[in-house]
Amino acid sequence: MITGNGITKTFRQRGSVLAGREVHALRGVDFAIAKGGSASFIGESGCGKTTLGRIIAGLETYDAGEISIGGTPMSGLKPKQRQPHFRKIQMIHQDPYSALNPTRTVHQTLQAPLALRAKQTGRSRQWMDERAAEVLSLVGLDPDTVLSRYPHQLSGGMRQRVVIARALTVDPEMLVADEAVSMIDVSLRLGILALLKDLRERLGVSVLFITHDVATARYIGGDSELYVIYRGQVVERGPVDTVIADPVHPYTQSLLSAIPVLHGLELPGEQPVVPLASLDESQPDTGCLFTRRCPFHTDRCAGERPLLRVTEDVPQEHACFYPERRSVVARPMSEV
Ligand SMILES: Nc1ncnc2c1ncn2[C@@H]1O[C@H](COP(=O)(O)OP(=O)(O)OP(=O)(O)O)[C@@H](O)[C@H]1O
Repeated sequence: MITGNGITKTFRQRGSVLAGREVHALRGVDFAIAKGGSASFIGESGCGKTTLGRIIAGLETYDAGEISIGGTPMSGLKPKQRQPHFRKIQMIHQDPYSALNPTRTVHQTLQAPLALRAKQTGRSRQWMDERAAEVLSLVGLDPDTVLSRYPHQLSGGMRQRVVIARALTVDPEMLVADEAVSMIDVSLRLGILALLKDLRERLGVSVLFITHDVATARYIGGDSELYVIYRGQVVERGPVDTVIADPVHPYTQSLLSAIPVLHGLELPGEQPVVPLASLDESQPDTGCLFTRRCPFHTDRCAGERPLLRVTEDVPQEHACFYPERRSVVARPMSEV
C-alpha cells in the first residue's frame, strides 16, 4: 500500500519575467493505492499530476505531508534509507526514445540494473541473461530478435515495451505510467495499455496512470480509482466507472465533455466553462479554485474552499458545495 497525506508542493519560478512567482503545484493531496491496485490521476496540463507522480516515485521533493510505502513513513528516513523503498516504484515516461540510451543495445540496457541486483543478491551472469529474456517475454518481445538491437531499430511501441521490461528488472511493486502512450503511434497505444493491465493481473504490480485523456482512464476501468485534479487539488475521487458515468463536480463534467461546442450551439441546459488559459493566475486564490471558471458558482464558492468529502446521495468524494448532475460544455478559446 502506498499512501500520501496532505502532499503539498510549491515551485518558485525562475527567469526574468516570472521570477519569484509561486506555483502551487499540489495543495494538500491525499491518496491511497493498494498493493496490486490501480489508480488514475487525470486533469488538464499544469494541474500537478506529473509532479505528484514524480513525488510518489521519489524523483521530486515535497514541502509538506507524508508519503508512506508499505506502512513506512518516508519523512523519518535518511535519503539513503528511502532509496530501496522508492526503487519499488518505477516510472514509465511518455517518451520512450529519450528514456533509452541510443548507444546501448537492449541487452546492455537491461544488464545495467540486473548487474546491480546480481551483485546485491550474489546471483550469476547466467541468471542475468535468463532474467533479461524473461522480462522481455513478459512485455511481449522476442528476446532473440530484440536483444541485439539499438533503440532506433525498434518501433515506438517496442521501445516503450523495453522501458517497461527495464522497470520490471527490479521487481517493482508499482509502475507509474506518465502519459505512457501519448507519444506512441495511435495503432500501438491499446497494446501498451493492455500490457500494463495484463502485468497488473499476472504479476500483481500496482499501476498508476497519469493522463489528461479520459479514454485511457476509462480503458483501465473496473476497480480503478480516479482522482480528478484541478490546480493542485483533488476535486473528485471515486471508482473510475462511477465518476465517468456520473460526475458531480463541474470541472469533471467539463473534462468529460471537452468537445469544443460553438457558442450559441449548446444544447438546451448546457453551460459553457471558461478555458483555463484565460485565467489571470496572479489573482489571489480564495474560496473554490474553480470559481472563476464555473458557470454555477455562488458567493459561498468565492469565499470558502470546499474540501473533498462524501455527502448524502453522492457516493464519490467531491470538493463542491453543489454536487449535481449537469450538462457542461467546454467553450472554445475564440469565444472568450
Ligand atoms: N521544476 C519546476 N519548476 C517550476 N515550476 C514547475 C516545475 N515543475 C512543474 N512546475 C509547475 O507546476 C505546475 C504543475 O506541473 P505538472 O507538470 O505537475 O502538471 P501536469 O498536470 O503534469 O501538466 P502536463 O500534463 O503539461 O505535464 C505547472 O504550473 C508547472 O509549470
